[in-house]
Amino acid sequence: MTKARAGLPRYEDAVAHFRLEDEVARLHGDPATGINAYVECCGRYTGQNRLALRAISAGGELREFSFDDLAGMSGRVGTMLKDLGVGPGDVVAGMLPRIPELMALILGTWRVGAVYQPLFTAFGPKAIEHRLGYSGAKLVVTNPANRGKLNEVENHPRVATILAAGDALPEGDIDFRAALAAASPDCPPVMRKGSDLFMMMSTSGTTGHPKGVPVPLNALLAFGAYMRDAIGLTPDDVFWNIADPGWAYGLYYAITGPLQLGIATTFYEGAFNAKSTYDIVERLGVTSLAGSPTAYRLLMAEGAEAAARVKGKLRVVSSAGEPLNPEVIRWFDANLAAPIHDHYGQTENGMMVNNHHGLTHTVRAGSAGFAMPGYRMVVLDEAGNELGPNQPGILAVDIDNSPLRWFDGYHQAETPAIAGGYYRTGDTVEYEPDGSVSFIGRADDVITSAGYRIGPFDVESALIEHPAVNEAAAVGVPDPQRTEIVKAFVVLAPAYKGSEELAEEIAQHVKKRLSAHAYPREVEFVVELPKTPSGKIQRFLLRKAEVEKRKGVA
Ligand SMILES: CC(C)(COP(=O)(O)OP(=O)(O)OC[C@H]1O[C@@H](n2cnc3c(N)ncnc32)[C@H](O)[C@@H]1OP(=O)(O)O)[C@@H](O)C(=O)NCCC(=O)NCCSC(=O)CC(=O)O
Repeated sequence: MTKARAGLPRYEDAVAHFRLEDEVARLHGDPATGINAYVECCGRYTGQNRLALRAISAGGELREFSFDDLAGMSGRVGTMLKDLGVGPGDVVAGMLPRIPELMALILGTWRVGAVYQPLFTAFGPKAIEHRLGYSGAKLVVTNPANRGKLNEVENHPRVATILAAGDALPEGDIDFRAALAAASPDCPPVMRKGSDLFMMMSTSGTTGHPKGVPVPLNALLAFGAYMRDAIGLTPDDVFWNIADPGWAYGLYYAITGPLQLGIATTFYEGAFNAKSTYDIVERLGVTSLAGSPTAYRLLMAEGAEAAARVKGKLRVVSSAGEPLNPEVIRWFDANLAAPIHDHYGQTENGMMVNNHHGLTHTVRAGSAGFAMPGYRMVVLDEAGNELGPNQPGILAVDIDNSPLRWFDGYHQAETPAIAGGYYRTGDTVEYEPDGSVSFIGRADDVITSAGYRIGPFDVESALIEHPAVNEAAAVGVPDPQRTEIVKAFVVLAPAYKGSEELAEEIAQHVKKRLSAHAYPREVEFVVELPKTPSGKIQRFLLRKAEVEKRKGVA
């Protein structure tokens, strides 16, 4: 049985729990020795015959890699990068599915002290161009399935392509596999400071295009703490986080977190579906599963019979990206005999509030849990005053009293979320007297769909590129499967007439240009958009009307 924890966990709890001060000193980088993310996630586990990666191809073939294997592969990548002139602080982008080469690329980039930038494979040219533009990446590594999109990206950097048998090398590209075969696996890690970067992420807000989120090496401390305290990972676990490493959830907690603890992770190259997920859980004997509520709702929809063959096999299940419905919790308990816990985080700062598997406390259905030890989470009113229990406000991090927090602001962009000693998450919550946090909704126009954070401005910019679109507004509307879906309200150019075909054409335009996960699943043609006297589109009015309309239907 779990026992109740009084109040929010404090800094002292964190210190007692995992010798925080020792780790801070080590990970912030002893000036004499420094730190390197490759060493933390791989180098220090070599020579122990230890499993690091189970990789299942799209066709179902399982290959296993030890930390020694990854050391050799990433050493070759590191040598190749050095030969190409990539050095400490330079950015290397990867646009790859979950294949072993992705792991080698990430670790190899870190090994030479460079910064890894993920490009989600569902991105279209517009999303890619923006991200490569602000990061100034020196190299993109991709595969033939994604290579074509770069032809529509202006001023993209040099490309290394992973060819399969029979593929022709695009002109000017580096043949990744051939370059690796010719490179030495010996590549001494370049030691860095804790404040130096090792990842460049991106995330969406209400205004403007997605912003870069620089991740310093000392964030490793927080990632490791999450794996230990919230996922509760042990060396006996078979761990699989199904999230894509093109985003924070996958890169922080499917790759960095487990490897940092010396525990193997799992890659499945194929697209998500419920059947293959159950197959893999059964085949590998997965004991600790992580993913988003949309994935879990799809597992539920597959029915009790499909679940029965892995019932009792999963020790713990962790959920993040969207709020977890109590119905999913009950279904997992009844049909999988597995405790599923909701965790809350952001690309900025990673996980911050969790129903920890590795710490004892009461789990209240509908709650995101308790502040992670090492974070002091507070609820603020609009004026920035801390609120007490049961008062809705903005969830925020108390910067000075949160030794694990690491986000210092967006890359070359204003960060109004950081002010007055707090980082404001933009999510509206309230907390119970016991300190457990309940999620209420976003305080801004950011859309959460299937666990992805989608910026309305980005979708609108792609919409108005279509010749039929004069004006557009994108909002998140409630959806039982994906939490929200993107809905576009479109004012057509005078020469066009609304039709189902045109709506589909416009949706597909966004899917191809921007991203396969961020396109509007509904398009409605309207005569005008609600606006303030100064001409700003009032998305909240559109969203409110949709919520009311859908309530009426239900
Ligand atoms: C639950 C899911 C497994 C369900 O997968 P599905 O395949 O059904 O759907 P999806 O949402 O991934 O994809 C939406 C559409 O994009 C397509 N699609 C997906 N991946 C693709 C790819 N690599 N290439 C081309 N198309 C792709 C799908 O086919 C689908 O098309 P069609 O519509 O035609 O069927 C997935 O949505 C998921 O993993 N969600 C969690 C996301 C996550 O990790 N969130 C946390 C980090 S986000 C984060 O950290 C963001 C931030 O802070 O900014």
